[in-house]
Amino acid sequence: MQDSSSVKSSINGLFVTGTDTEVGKTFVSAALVKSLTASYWKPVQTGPDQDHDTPEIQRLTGIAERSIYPCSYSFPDPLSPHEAARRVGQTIDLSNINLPSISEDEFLIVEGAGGALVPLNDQFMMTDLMVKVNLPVVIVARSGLGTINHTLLTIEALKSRGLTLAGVIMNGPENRGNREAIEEYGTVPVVAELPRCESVTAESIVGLMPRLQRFSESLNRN
Ligand SMILES: Nc1ncnc2c1ncn2[C@@H]1O[C@H](COP(=O)(O)OP(=O)(O)OP(=O)(O)O)[C@@H](O)[C@H]1O
Ligand SMILES: C[C@H](N)[C@H](N)CCCCCC(=O)O
Ligand SMILES: [Mg+2]
Repeated sequence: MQDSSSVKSSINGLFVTGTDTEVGKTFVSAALVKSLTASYWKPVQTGPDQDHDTPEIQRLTGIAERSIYPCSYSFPDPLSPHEAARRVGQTIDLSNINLPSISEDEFLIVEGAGGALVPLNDQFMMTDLMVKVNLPVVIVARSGLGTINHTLLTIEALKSRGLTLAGVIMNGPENRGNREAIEEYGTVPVVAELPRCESVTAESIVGLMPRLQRFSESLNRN
């Protein structure tokens, strides 16, 4: 196990994971890219081209081409990476997934696929990629009923691997009780609460920026 508190990553950035797939990792990543003036990388993508996260980030942020790094692996079936790779006769090799070299003043948002314990192959899970890139991890959690259990399980999985937690971002209608329970039982701060948007557009992402300002300031990216 790697003690990430003592080994600083070679770059500045955050790894965005979630308590599940479809929980809002790309939505939150777009808000973080915008608020932190960051670059974006989705190392492992599964699903058809029209559902890819990278073009969605471009649509929502208007980020320059040069600030988007190519996926290391992409598979057409909308499945867990280990299975999507197997369907096309491939195996994901963790040694082929390497942080892009970015400039000193650049900040990188890395988005996982699915949740923390999604398998990449018979040996490694998404958490092993988090350990490898060694960036502080943000957990995207739903705000509603059921989120306490999912979020605490995710926190436990990350802490037990020595990963540094930057905080939880709650996505959906504000729920003070759930926020307080996550902070108390998970001993991790909820760094932002993002509301449900009627439509997800570049304008709605800009509208979220004030909610991420304090978090951005804590990362010295304001
Ligand atoms: N706060 C929100 N308001 C409105 N729509 C949202 C919000 N958060 C997420 N969505 C929508 O919910 C869907 C799932 O969100 P998103 O694609 O961000 O999930 P994900 O966790 O990135 O999924 P994956 O595991 O496939 O990467 C998308 O259509 C997204 O636009
Ligand atoms: C296809 C989907 N949108 C993601 N790209 C992959 C989600 C994998 C989830 C695996 C699981 O936890 O069962
Ligand atoms: Mg996504």
